[in-house]
Amino acid sequence: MAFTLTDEQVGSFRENGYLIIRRFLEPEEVAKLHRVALADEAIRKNSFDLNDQAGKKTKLALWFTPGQDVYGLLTRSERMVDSVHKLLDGNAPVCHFHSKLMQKEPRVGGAWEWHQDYGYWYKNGYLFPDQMISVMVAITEATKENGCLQVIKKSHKMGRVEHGFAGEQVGASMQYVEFALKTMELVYVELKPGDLLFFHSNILHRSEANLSDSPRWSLISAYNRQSNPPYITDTPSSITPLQTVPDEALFLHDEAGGILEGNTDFLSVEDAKAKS
Ligand SMILES: O=C(O)CCC(=O)C(=O)O
Ligand SMILES: [Fe+2]
Repeated sequence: MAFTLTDEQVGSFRENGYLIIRRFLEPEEVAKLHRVALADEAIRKNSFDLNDQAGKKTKLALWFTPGQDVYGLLTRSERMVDSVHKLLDGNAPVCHFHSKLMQKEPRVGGAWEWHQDYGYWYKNGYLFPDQMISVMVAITEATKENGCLQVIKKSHKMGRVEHGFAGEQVGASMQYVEFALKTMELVYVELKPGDLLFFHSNILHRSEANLSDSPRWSLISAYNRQSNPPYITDTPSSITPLQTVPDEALFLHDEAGGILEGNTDFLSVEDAKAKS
């Protein structure tokens, strides 16, 4: 039976602003993603460091259009796109805004300040936060010790909170974060490899530095509906309907090709530096 979200799961996402799916990927599938992440030349060449306020670094690679590689096949898979379609407001086709391979290394992996993803995306001129979502897939285990994601349950109901600069990152107003923490529950999202987290674009989240001996690698993909164009920036991927692929494609794909450089529109290391 193909994977499909139940009404109860959709209801839980609407109420809490996030939804965890255990074993969204089979162990074989996530092992494949991990091997490619470690070995792929295009990922290595296109990865850059982002500093947190304490100078600890998270390495990441970001691309816009999903391709034929294992990451592209995951982000375009029917189980993924159908789930996103159920969770987003509206009916227009689902589009892929961007994906990021987050590589939070032992002892050096930096923190992320409290923020809403829509806190950034609003500045690109996207009007509708309910038509935007982030999806985290754990490539390695994410625990409290290695700096897993933390969310403030139901905080998406606050709407957009003011954001300003916090070091090289953009963070939410700490005054409002403190009000939120007084009112709602803080949840540590611990994930095993292959587990997935859907989270609303307005949920407040952060992560602490990775002070442990184990890496914390994850893929974070952001989706948008075609009916929600950015009026300020030019991001064609975010309004181009996705070509879905069958769920088996990831399992069947020969990983040796990796991510083809030249075919994948990575955010360049130079552009990333210019923005930060
Ligand atoms: O992976 C993390 O620790 C958080 C990253 C995040 O929230 C983001 O990139 O927007
Ligand atoms: Fe985020």
